[in-house]
Amino acid sequence: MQIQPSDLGLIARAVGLTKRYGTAANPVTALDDVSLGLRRGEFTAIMGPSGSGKSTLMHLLAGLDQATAGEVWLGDTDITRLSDSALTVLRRRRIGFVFQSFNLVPTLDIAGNIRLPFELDGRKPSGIERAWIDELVDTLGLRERLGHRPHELSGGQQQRVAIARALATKPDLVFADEPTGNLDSRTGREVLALLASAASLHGQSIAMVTHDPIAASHADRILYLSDGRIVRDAPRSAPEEISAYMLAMEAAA
Ligand SMILES: Nc1ncnc2c1ncn2[C@@H]1O[C@H](COP(=O)(O)OP(=O)(O)OP(=O)(O)O)[C@@H](O)[C@H]1O
Repeated sequence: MQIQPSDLGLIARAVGLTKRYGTAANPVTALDDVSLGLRRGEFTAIMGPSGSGKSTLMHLLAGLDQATAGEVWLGDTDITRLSDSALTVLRRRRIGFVFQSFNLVPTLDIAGNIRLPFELDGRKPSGIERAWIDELVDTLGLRERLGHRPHELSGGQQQRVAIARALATKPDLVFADEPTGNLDSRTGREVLALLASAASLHGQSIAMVTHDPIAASHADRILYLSDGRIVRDAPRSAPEEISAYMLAMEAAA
C-alpha cells in the first residue's frame, strides 16, 4: 500500500522543488531541489538572508507560482497537476494568506473584508464561525473599525485585518509573509500568540516568513534557507540563538 502524506500527519509536502528564473545563458536558481513536510498544527518560521528563496518557497507551496521541477502536495493532492480552476477552489477552501501588500478590497468595509473568504465560497459563516470571527476581531482590536474602509486604517491596522481574514475560515494552512512587519511590539506579540494558538488549539499549520528573530522564536520549528536550499531544520529556539545563526549565515554568504 502506498503511504499518503496525510497518513504521516503532513498537511503539505514539497518534493524536489526547484524554481529557476532568467534565461538558459543566465539562469537564477531561486529554489534548488527542496524537499520538506509541514505538519498538522505546526507553526513554522522560514528564515534566511535576502534573496535566499523564502518568498519563492512560500509562493510555490501555496500554488501561486509554478515550479520548474518537483511536486507540491496538499494532503493527498499533488497541486502541481491541478487545473487553474481546481487550484483556485482548493486555495480558497484550505489556504489563508497574510501578505505584505494586504490585498484588502478598498470598496468593502473591514467587516466585509474579513467575511470575504466566505462570500467567495458562496456561503455564510455558521454560528460557530461567527463566534470565532468575533474573537479574532476583539483580539486584534478591530471592533471599533468594522464599518471603516481600508484606506481609513493605518498600515498596522490593515495588517491585522488581513490576519483576521486569513484565519476566519480556519484554513488548514496559513502562509504569512512578515505578518508583524508593520506592527508595534505589543500588537506584534499578540499576533504571534494568535498564530501560535491557531496552530496549537485549532490544528492549523502556519508557515511564516520573517527576518525577525523574536517573531521566529514563537514558532515550533525554524527552517533556514540559503541560496535556495534548506540548510537547517531547527526546533523552537531562543531569539539570541536564531540571531547568532542568521549572523553566521550572512557572514558566510
Ligand atoms: N520574477 C523573478 N525573476 C527573476 N528572478 C527572481 C524573480 N523572483 C525572484 N527572483 C530571484 O530569486 C531569488 C530568490 O528570491 P526570493 O524573493 O524568493 O528571496 P527572499 O528570500 O524571499 O528574499 P527577501 O528576504 O529579500 O524578500 C533571488 O535571487 C531573486 O532575485
